[in-house]
Formats: sequence, C-alpha cells, structure tokens
Amino acid sequence: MSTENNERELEAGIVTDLSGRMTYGSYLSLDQLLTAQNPVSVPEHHDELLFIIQHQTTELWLKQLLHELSSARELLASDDLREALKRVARVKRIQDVMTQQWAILATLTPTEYAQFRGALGNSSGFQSVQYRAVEFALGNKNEKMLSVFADHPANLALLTAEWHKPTLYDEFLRYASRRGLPIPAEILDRDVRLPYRETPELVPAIREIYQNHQQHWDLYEACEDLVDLEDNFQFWRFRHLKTVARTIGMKVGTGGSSGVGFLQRALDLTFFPELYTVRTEIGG
Ligand code: HEM
Ligand SMILES: N[C@@H](CC(=O)c1ccccc1NC=O)C(=O)O
Repeated sequence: MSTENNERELEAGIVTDLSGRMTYGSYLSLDQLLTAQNPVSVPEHHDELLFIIQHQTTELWLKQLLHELSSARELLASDDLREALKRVARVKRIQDVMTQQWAILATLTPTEYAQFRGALGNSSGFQSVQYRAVEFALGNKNEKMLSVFADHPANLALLTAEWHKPTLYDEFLRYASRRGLPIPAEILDRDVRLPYRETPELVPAIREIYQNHQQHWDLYEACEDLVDLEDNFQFWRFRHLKTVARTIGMKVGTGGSSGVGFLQRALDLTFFPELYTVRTEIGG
C-alpha cells in the first residue's frame, strides 16, 4: 500500500456500508449534540458560537465530575479508599482542563461580548444546576440555591437529591472514623444539608494523619488529594472571576448580582477547612 499522490488508500476491510449498523454519529448522538448550538443574537454575532460552546463543554465536564464524585462517595461508603482515590485523580485532571479552557474565552474582547450580551436577557451561569450540584457534593451546601430551580422540576429534583446526600468530606470522615481515627460524633451525626462548618475538635485526628503519615499513608494521600481538589476548584473560580473582570468590568451581572464582587466572595468559601488549619500547626 502506498500513499501515492499524497492520498491514502482505504483498506479493503474498512466498513463503508453502515446502513442498519451502529455508527460513530449514532452512538454519540451527534445529530442532537451538534444541532444544540442556538445563537440568539440577530444578526448572529460571530463570537456567540464560542460563548455557547465554552459553556456546553463545561457542562459536559461538570456532568462527568458529578459522575466521578458520586462514585467516589459510594466507594468510600463501602470502605474502598483506593478506588475512590482513582476517581478523585480523574476529577483533578478534568478540573485542569476546565480551568485551562478559560484561555479560549479570554480571546473574547469586551467590545465583542457587548455586541451580543443584551440578547442573553437574565440568563446566567448562576443558574447552572450541575455547577451547584458539584458545589453541594463538595460541601458548599446552600438551601437558598434551590429556589433558582423552582421553575424546572427535573433540575430541582437533581439538586434536592444532592442537597440530602453526605458530601465527599462527610464520607471520607466517616471512613476515617471506621478506621479508628477520633472523628467527633457531632461531625458524624451532622445534618448533611447544612454547609460544612469548621470543627476545631476534628483537627487532632487530621494532625495524627499528618504527623504519623507513614502509618496512615493512604489517608494522608487522600487528605492531600482533597486539598488538590479544593485548590483546583478555587483556580476555576479565580479564572472565571478574572475573565468576567476583563470582559464586563464592574457591570452588574445578567443574573442580577453585583458581578465581580459577588464572585469574589465565593473565593472565601472552603470545602475542607481542617485540612488547611492543620498546616498552621505542622512542624511548629
Ligand atoms: C464572558 C464570559 C462570562 C461572564 C461575563 C460571566 C459573568 C458572570 C457573572 C457576572 C456572574 C454572577 C451572577 C450574575 O449576576 O450573573 C456569573 C456567575 C456564574 N458563571 Fe459566569 N460568566 C462568564 C462565563 C462563564 C462560563 C464559561 C461559565 C461556565 C459554565 C460560567 C459559569 C458561571 C457560574 C457557575 C456562575 C455562578 C458562580 C457562583 O455562584 O459563585 N460563566 N458569571
Ligand atoms: N452573567 C453574564 C452572562 C453570562 O456569562 C452567561 C449568560 C448565559 C449563560 C451563561 C453565562 N455564563 C456565565 O455566567 C453577564 O453578566 O454578562
């Protein structure tokens, strides 16, 4: 076989009659996926497609994050820390891609965005149910967020179910307790629908893991993985904030918030407070 004329020959075995068979497009529902970009600007603005695709790809990764995080939680509940950490390793890679992706949207100038922003009405990323579900799964529970989805029963059901579930940290601490670490009962019995609040009485258990890390190697590794995950989540939030600042400055958001100031306050939230507190004490 040659590539004469700079054209590759198709091999005889390659299937070209695909009638009645599963194909690439049918398996991946590409007819649906690739007709789901519906710009609303009139006349259509060149950059609106990028804006839509950036959001849609993020939503696809959020779906995968939820899938991995739910599985990690279940694996912890069945005492399988090693498998759970595999899930977390994947979560971390996806977060890297999501954060890197901001560089593409940063090519959208304020002038370009202003030309179609008006067409977006009151729609806003604030209304992303999957983003909120990931925040809930990681510990930023906030009952008030449910009200945004009152008009959409399926989204409301998804987020309400997540609201009732223990967070990844809850499951990790329950597992650590079964492994014999002194996890306070007030954490094990906490109302998981409430935001996770820092509990000073938990710090001794975390300190034990860090000080005697040779003995608790897998738990030590897990704690560092959780810190990576929180770090990564904050990196995403930070890139969002910076992209917003360079695109709309200090304008109020389409969702009705103050904009940059509102996003800034999310950077003060934490998922795993004691994992940070312990660092102040280490070695000193
Ligand atoms: C030029 C691009 C963007 C601008 C100017 C922008 C602006 C904003 C603003 C102002 C808010 C605050 C809520 C509001 O009042 O609307 C917000 C929230 C949010 N946006 Fe964006 N955004 C952009 C791109 C994105 C992208 C690509 C995503 C990915 C899905 C996203 C996801 C979110 C989420 C999840 C929130 C809620 C954050 C929170 O509650 O802390 N945004 N955005
Ligand atoms: N909140 C943005 C609009 C925006 O970015 C947006 C609009 C519709 C769907 C998703 C969006 N992304 C993030 O908020 C703004 O105030 O310009």
